[in-house]
Amino acid sequence: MNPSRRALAEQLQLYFICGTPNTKDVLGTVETALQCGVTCFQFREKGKEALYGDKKEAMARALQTLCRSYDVPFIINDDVALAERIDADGVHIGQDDTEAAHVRARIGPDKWLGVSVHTLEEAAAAIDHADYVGIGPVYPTKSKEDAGAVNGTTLIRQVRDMYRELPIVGIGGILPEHVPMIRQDGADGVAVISAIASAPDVAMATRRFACL
Ligand SMILES: Nc1nc(C(F)(F)F)ncc1COP(=O)(O)OP(=O)(O)O
Ligand SMILES: [Mg+2]
Repeated sequence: MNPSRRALAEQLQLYFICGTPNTKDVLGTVETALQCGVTCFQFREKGKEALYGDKKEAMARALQTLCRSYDVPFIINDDVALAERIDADGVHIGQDDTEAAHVRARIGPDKWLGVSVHTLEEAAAAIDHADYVGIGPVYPTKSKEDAGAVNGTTLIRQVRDMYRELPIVGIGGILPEHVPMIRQDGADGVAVISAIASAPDVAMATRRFACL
């Protein structure tokens, strides 16, 4: 694996995804998660209660400042224009979002681009532009209404077998006890929303993932 891909794969180990709909105190939750071992953060502001416009940008900038102080990459979900405006470290897009080739052209070669894939064909289309792929839902999830079919680690294994060096993140309903198997099946890291954001003790919940 080339050094930059190796470094990126390591950075994906514990990828926390959160927005205001996921927790009452998003800044407090994210700061605690950063203190307790999160290695990458994605601002995913979606749903009925989600912020938009100036409030969304202000929250994004506050979260970006937090991530910078912990030297953790700050990725924005879906909103490429916001990512460009505030010079985020990267963007994550899905199959229903802007085309990966178009996003790559807009953000340039030095920003992170993550792409969600649900089939080998989608993975094949993503690899020319994406720095990493998100594969899931591995387990049933409450964090995304349109998450698609639960697939365990089947596709993670298939994508790993086909693309030995492509950084892969597993996502969807993941708990600490799932992590060893997900990594063994080929993922470089796991993405977590509610197991941390909805935990009564965010520090303990994060540490349970980070110590693995
Ligand atoms: N946000 C995500 N992050 C990841 C990551 F790899 F980062 F873990 N994987 C998958 C998704 C899902 O992305 P998408 O399919 O666009 O749905 P949504 O925009 O509702 O999140
Ligand atoms: Mg999306």
